Amino acid sequence: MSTNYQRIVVKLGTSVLTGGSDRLNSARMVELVRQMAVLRQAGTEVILCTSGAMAAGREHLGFPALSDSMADKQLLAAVGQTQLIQRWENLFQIYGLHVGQLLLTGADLRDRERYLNAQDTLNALLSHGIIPVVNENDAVATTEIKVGDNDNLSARAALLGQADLLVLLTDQDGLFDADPRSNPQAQLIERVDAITPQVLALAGGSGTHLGTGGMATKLQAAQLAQRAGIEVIIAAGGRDNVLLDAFAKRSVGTRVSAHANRLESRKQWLLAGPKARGKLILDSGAVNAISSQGRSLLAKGIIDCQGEFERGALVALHSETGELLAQGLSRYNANDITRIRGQHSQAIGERLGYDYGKVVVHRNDLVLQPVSLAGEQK
Ligand SMILES: Nc1ncnc2c1ncn2[C@@H]1O[C@H](COP(=O)(O)OP(=O)(O)O)[C@@H](O)[C@H]1O
Ligand SMILES: N[C@@H](CCC(=O)OP(=O)(O)O)C(=O)O
Repeated sequence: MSTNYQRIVVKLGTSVLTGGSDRLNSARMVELVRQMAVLRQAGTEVILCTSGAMAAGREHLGFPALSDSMADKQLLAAVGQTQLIQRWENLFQIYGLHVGQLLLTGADLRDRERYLNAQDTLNALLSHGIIPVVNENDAVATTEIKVGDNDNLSARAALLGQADLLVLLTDQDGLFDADPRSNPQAQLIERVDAITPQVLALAGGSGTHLGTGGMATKLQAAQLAQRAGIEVIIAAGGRDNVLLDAFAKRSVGTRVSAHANRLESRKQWLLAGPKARGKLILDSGAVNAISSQGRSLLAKGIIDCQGEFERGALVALHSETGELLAQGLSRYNANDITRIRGQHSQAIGERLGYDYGKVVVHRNDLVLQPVSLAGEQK
């Protein structure tokens, strides 16, 4: 089995782990562990992103009558996560492997220092042959700090771990041209190269009560991974040898091709969605230079600078009509930009009495926004 995948992330949705029932399905889990162990023994590093904490909590507590509130979901996840991680440890032990648990929130991934810490832990686990098992830290994650769904979390884990392949396993064979749950005639799409608004529009919501996001979040995850140069496969977790087939590039599910150029690691962190400290409003020339020509942002194209920020801060670049175009690291602080906006690069030194170079946001420090789901809030 020789392919060029060195490191893969396997995401298992609640739908896969329960096999559509209201309990974790041990037979299903052991079969997937067997396949991950085969890959591990062949030298591939495997990161598991597992859902199912809430389902496990509900099962462990004997299906209590709880509300849909955040607090009750957090209760289920807090109880269930211990059950879930024990299950994974016991199953991987059959193959002489240990697991290490990484519970993350969106806030951990947006903060540069915490991101690098999590990356170190991930690498340390992998270098000792331990399987990192990642889930959202649901018990403490409020709406503001959450990633929110494990599809997006797994794509972020793939960026964090600089993986080559992300396999999203679910209860359908892949992406269909309509939700197969309500359209039995729907056709499987075997390959996606560009995740256009038309492709995003095919995706519907979750099929299970405890799952989150459905196909829409899988496509968001695929889009993020694709932009970072990571291939994605969306396939059915219950299909025989699904992981081994995906790994060996045999035809399975929907394969989303990776963009050719892998982003360097700082840009990968920018894709994790850190919070911008300020906002720059660009004129149409700058919008074009950034969005279509892959150029750096010059002071000349900046109409307005909003917010207080230091040199090196992350800023959001917007068009005059308010569209978010990109995020990038600013080489000048907010006061400086207010003084040099609209000016030619040669005038920067004159205006400020010093200069840090002619660009305000260098193209190497900038990532463009992807196309978004219809109606999604930015
Ligand atoms: N175009 C589509 N193709 C395939 N599945 C879709 C599509 N649109 C919506 N879905 C739904 O997405 C569900 C899988 O997402 P979800 O329930 O969140 O599973 P998981 O727990 O694996 O993340 C499927 O059961 C299906 O009903
Ligand atoms: N973190 C949650 C799962 C969230 C989630 O995205 O679920 P799913 O759509 O089944 O992958 C849990 O462990 O229950």
